[in-house]
Amino acid sequence: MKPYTIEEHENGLLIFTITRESKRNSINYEVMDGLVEAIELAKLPHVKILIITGEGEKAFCSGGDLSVFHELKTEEQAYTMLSRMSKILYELLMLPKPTVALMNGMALGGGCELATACDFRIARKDIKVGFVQGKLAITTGWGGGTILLEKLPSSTALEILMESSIYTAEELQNLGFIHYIYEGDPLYAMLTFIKNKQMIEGSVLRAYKEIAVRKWNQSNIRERIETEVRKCSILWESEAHHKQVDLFINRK
Ligand SMILES: CC[C@H](C(=O)O)C(=O)SCCNC(=O)CCNC(=O)[C@H](O)C(C)(C)COP(=O)(O)OP(=O)(O)OC[C@H]1O[C@@H](n2cnc3c(N)ncnc32)[C@H](O)[C@@H]1OP(=O)(O)O
Repeated sequence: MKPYTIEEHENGLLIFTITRESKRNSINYEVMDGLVEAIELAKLPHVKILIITGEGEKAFCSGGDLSVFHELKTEEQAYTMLSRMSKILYELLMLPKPTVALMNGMALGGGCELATACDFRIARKDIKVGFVQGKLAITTGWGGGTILLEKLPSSTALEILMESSIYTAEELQNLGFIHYIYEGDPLYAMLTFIKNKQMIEGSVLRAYKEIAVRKWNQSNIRERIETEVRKCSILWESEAHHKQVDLFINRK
């Protein structure tokens, strides 16, 4: 059983869902494979908008799967995993079509990086969201910090990253990270949010997204993401990081 689903809906909608609710939709290597598959499918001509979401109501995505990634001890071991996922988030960011993170529940760590790589973020009213990597004695390592600094004013992005705090959806809407807050049915909320965009020709949506893609490419975003990955890999090897991860793994 794959830990994700990819569903095509009418009007060119493609929905990728992480289906690991029992592990708070944390991202393991199989979920990474699913994201690659979904991004490739989204490139098909008939797909207009790509939605990324999580199963259930507890979590959108709780980040990297600590039960798997805590086995990674060295800089090079960390780099291999971080680099793989950073390339996926880069492809998601650069997809020349609108992408929406439908934040159906809590988003922590890499889950926030996944949401950040999407063009738009819509969130259920009561959820909590936090770039908590700092509390694990690392930085973002999938490119999410670099991309956040593209999408928010530097001081706002640095505050969110350096605080490593957990925010409410409303707080992050006020900071410009979340675009729309909903209550009730997530699919209805998502259809409401994209209603106007869906009526615009796909060629126009693509042309607008390509303006953003060109801007990011001209500012060497791929190289900047690679630098983030390299720096996170170095921090990963620290005793402070392994201690924090072990505290989570052995908490019960
Ligand atoms: C570059 C990205 C970066 C990296 O990969 O290094 C990261 O993303 S690091 C990971 C950052 N994420 C976290 O630190 C979140 C850790 N999880 C939690 O704080 C909580 O689980 C929470 C708040 C998400 C949910 O709390 P709740 O009380 O609702 O549930 P439990 O804590 O009992 O968890 C239920 C179940 O899910 C497993 N779980 C949750 N998060 C993860 C995770 N990130 N990786 C692996 N497994 C996770 C948890 O272990 C429980 O499993 P069980 O087998 O029932 O013990």
